Amino acid sequence: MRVRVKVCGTTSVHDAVLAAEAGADALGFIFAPGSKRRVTPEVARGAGLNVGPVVARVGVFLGQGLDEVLRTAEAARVSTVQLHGPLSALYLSEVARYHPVLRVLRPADLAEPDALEALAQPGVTPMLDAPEPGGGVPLDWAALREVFPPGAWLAGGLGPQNVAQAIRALRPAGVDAVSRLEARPGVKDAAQVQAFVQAAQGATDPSYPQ
Ligand SMILES: O=C(O)c1ccccc1N[C@@H]1O[C@H](COP(=O)(O)O)[C@@H](O)[C@H]1O
Repeated sequence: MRVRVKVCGTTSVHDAVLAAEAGADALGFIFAPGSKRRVTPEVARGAGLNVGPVVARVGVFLGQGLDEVLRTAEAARVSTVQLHGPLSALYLSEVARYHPVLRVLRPADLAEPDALEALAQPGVTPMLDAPEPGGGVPLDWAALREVFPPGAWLAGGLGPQNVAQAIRALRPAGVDAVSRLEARPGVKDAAQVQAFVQAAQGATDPSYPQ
């Protein structure tokens, strides 16, 4: 199956259309407090209306209450919810009652014996990311090779120059990036977005440059 590509940190209609036209499968809208890329639900909803019926819209949350997550996801009309930070199994299953979930884990979490068990419910997909989300720091792919969960997505310091290598190393179901695709925080660099999508899509094509 081909790898899915998510372009995160969308803050405008312009950047949503740019990523969709580049071939992204999903756009991320960050609602986490304190993020340099935080958007309002209204902006996310407006941007999502401009990318047609197929591109997924992912609402990104960190350490927010269940009510806030569900209300924001509804107001923004996102199609998936991405959850960072510590949360209970009950919280996760409540969100998963209403939305497909990308549940973000850090590499250290994989050492916990029941880390993946808690995620084994319909509609929940694990995503591996760096401890500092949105920090542009790549994970140690070689160290993850034996433990990377089948079907999981990968984030953390991915960009046009390294995404193909990461895909070949770990075979994630999807890849996600933000900071290496920006001209400045919250504003996309068109060339980087296009090159990222192209490199990810070409990674498993034998004719693509190694
Ligand atoms: O980018 C942010 O500001 C952010 C804030 C809070 C939670 C998640 C955030 N971004 C997520 O970080 C990863 C990858 O970032 P990067 O490519 O390493 O810069 C991605 O999942 C974003 O959704």
